Amino acid sequence: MIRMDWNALDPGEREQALRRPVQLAQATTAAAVSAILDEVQRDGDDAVRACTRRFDGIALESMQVTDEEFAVAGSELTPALRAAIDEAAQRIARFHEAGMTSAYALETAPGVRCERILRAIQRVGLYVPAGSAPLPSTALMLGVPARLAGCAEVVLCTPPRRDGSADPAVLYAARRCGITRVYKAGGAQAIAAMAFGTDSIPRCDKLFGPGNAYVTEAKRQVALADDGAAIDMPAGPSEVLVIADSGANPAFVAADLLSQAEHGPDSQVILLSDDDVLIDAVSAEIDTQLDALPRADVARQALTGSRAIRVGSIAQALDISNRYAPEHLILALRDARSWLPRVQAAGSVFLGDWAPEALGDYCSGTNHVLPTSGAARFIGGLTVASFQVAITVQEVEPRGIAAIGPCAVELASAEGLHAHRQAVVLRLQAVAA
Ligand SMILES: NC(=O)c1ccc[n+]([C@@H]2O[C@H](COP(=O)([O-])OP(=O)(O)OC[C@H]3O[C@@H](n4cnc5c(N)ncnc54)[C@H](O)[C@@H]3O)[C@@H](O)[C@H]2O)c1
Ligand SMILES: N[C@H](CO)Cc1c[nH]c[nH+]1
Ligand SMILES: [Zn+2]
Repeated sequence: MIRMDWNALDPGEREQALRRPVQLAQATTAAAVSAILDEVQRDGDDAVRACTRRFDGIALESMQVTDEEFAVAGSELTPALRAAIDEAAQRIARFHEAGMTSAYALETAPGVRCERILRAIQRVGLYVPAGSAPLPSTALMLGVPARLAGCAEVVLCTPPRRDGSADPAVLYAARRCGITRVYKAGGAQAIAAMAFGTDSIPRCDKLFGPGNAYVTEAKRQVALADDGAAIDMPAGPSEVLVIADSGANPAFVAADLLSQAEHGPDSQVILLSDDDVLIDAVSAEIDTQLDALPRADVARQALTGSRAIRVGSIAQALDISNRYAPEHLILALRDARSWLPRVQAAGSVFLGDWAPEALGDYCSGTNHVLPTSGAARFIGGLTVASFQVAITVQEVEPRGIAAIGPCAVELASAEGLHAHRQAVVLRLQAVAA
């Protein structure tokens, strides 16, 4: 990690200190992704298969997972893993169900009833990453809220493994959420296929899920395309920002930083502390723990872009965190809850020493599909509402138009929109007659 002292940096250096690695590489990724999207739009399944050969090194005839593959997948898992997936699914469902918004209706004037009703988005496309490590937990984070929302058609894409199969735990988790249409396709090509449709992969109304820089950029581009699809949020390479005080446990803090660093070389981890001794101890712990990690090479690459920043106070650390808007924020602080009101922008917050971010990743119940790249300033993590559209309804009685019609007439006149005015005036006259 790069060590720095916030109060010794000039404004330009501070901005640089909070830049994400993905932001630095975005221009090259954007061009590569744009070419892939064009290819899939032009050549459909042939292009998806060609990209799978090119980027994943796998030649696939059929991309759709068959019933036999689902059956084999279930039997490949240990009972302990099946039980863990089931347990996590239940807790995720419980938390998400509690947060479901309901329809509502009220009279805004006598005889004027306004309502908001909710409808599930009909066809949704889910992306479950599996480039460097398959993430069955992501299948739950996407599949559980999609099921609670009642989406009629759920399509899921995930990159194939070396032998051309889909990861069995991802398939088990998908089935657990009632998902049966799974395609072995990854990266930008999978996003393009779900956004534009191919002969085998259906076109979806909205796309959900995290992924690497290619997946995230593809989502951004299809959301802007005229005939593309809506997206949930930018949910790219993982980020964690830890604010630790002198009482924090260096081994815990190091493990939390490494748990995001091991996701990918472009993960970003940041430590803010007002205590030099703590920063030294965390750095030493990172070195010790790194050696024992199977994915040490990936974590090491991520750490080259990461920062350990000495701040003047915990209050200053909170200000810096709000400016950065991390995907995950860990407050390894004494009386962590008392700092929560200061948090303005973060995907998910972990309070105290006993809430490692890994619990939120898997099984506390909250969703791990969270905004990255600073998007936490304006959007939250995935919820059931992400899979729904809200439709407003108004029903007006004659006494209702008599009550509020004159207001509309006045505003229509001011805007010079005479047909609008007439639509109300004619009814006011009919009611008065
Ligand atoms: N923000 C969130 O909510 C969240 C949640 C979970 C995971 N993540 C992130 O998701 C990411 C998963 O990344 P991953 O790589 O393991 O899996 P992935 O499935 O996102 O990407 C793998 C695919 O990328 C494509 N690809 C690889 N190299 C390419 C190249 N040079 N050009 C074009 N396409 C290429 C391949 O088609 C491959 O199938 C990680 O960065 C992780 O941190 C984020
Ligand atoms: N930390 C990731 C979100 O950034 C989610 C995840 C899945 N599996 C493990 N972690
Ligand atoms: Zn994680």
